Amino acid sequence: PPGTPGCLVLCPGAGTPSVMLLGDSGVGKTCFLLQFKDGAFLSGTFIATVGIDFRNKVVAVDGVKVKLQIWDMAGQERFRSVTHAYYRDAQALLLLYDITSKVSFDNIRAWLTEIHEYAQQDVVLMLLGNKADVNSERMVRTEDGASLAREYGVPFMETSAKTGMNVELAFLAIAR
Ligand SMILES: Nc1nc2c(ncn2[C@@H]2O[C@H](COP(=O)(O)OP(=O)(O)OP(=O)(O)O)[C@@H](O)[C@H]2O)c(=O)[nH]1
Repeated sequence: PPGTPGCLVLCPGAGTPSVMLLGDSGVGKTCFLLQFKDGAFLSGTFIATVGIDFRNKVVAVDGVKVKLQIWDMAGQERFRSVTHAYYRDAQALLLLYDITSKVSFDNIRAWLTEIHEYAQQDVVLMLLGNKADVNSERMVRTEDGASLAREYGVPFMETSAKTGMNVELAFLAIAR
């Protein structure tokens, strides 16, 4: 509810709440956003986000309509200096890794260090293990994701931008 620390519901005087998607290039940030926005999955060629992209979506949180502005940040290292400047404007961050990529999981600690350096102190943060639909190529166990999240005191869930599993739930959890 409004007034709660870290709350994203349109509090008086607050601008459009903004959510940022972070994580290595290829973990599925753009697909995650498109699945949430349009309920569709873009398969096939991977087109890396250049710089920053954003979309708006209105969601109903406990019967209250909330407009979320969602920023899709390029995961590639070369865009990092651009994306840093946006961290402080975000009220919530969804940090993604790919459960089929150990590297993307190992890099989560570095992402968290960056977040602590650049984001607002009271930012709402959630860790997401994406691509949970491809269990056959899994490289990161669910328990490992959960224990890393516990270590940093952040909520965690596995998601799939392909099937839509937990996508809406993740946005609703941070919007609440
Ligand atoms: N099977 C499966 N594939 C996915 C999923 N999410 C994304 N992909 C695929 O992974 C690739 C990368 O997805 P993107 O959404 O473009 O990745 P990104 O994190 O936005 O990458 P950058 O824009 O470079 O930061 C694409 O080929 C997608 O089709 C998922 O949940 N399941």
